Amino acid sequence: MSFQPITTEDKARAFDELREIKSLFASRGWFAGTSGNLSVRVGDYAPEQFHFAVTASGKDKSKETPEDFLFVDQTGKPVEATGLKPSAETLIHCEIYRQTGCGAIFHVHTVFNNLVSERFWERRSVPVDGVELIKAFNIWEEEAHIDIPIVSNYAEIPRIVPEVIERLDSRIPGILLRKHGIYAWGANAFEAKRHIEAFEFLFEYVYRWELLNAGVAGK
Ligand SMILES: CSC[C@@H](O)[C@@H](O)C(=O)COP(=O)(O)O
Ligand SMILES: [Zn+2]
Repeated sequence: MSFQPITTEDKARAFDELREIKSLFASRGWFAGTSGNLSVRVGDYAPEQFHFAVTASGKDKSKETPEDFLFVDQTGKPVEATGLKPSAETLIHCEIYRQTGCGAIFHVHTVFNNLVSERFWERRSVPVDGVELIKAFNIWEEEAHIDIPIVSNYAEIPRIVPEVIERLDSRIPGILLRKHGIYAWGANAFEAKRHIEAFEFLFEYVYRWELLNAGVAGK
């Protein structure tokens, strides 16, 4: 396959998409303490060769600056001269692109995604039963049951990658890192946004449902 060079317009579009999502998610408090990262793939794709725009590491993601994003290749290395460091979790993005061929990946830390990842850690997945928003994942069965995978949260990111590969479920466009956050992806930024919003809705639902049942059981 011959790869077309990425145009200036492609790059500008990717940065615009990331800027818009970053500002929206920041307004929801989804980037507490510089946490979270975002990426959008650009140009042609083969599992062994692709490029994506990713958030720079350690930035206050509620602020807009000229140094918020950079381009990297399939190994997570910057493709242009830059003083910026890609997200510390870029290798997870690389692997999700490689495994799924998706077009955008968003990662956020929220209290609900952290709580449910710990509540269901022993079963290594969060069960969700029959909630309408499961349809956001293009799962249209009535009373669908899904299990959202949870993997270990090692300090060294390369150690997390094999578990991510092992636990990816082609039906479920997301994976939880234990007491860390969610990675959600989609064919493009629009779909990845729909997916991460649906996951966060479901995590809050599961959390409240567990609490409600604990309260009833305690009476
Ligand atoms: C500051 S806590 C969050 C980080 O450890 C990490 O998990 C994270 O999501 C953000 O890292 P970053 O390198 O800015 O992409
Ligand atoms: Zn993180």
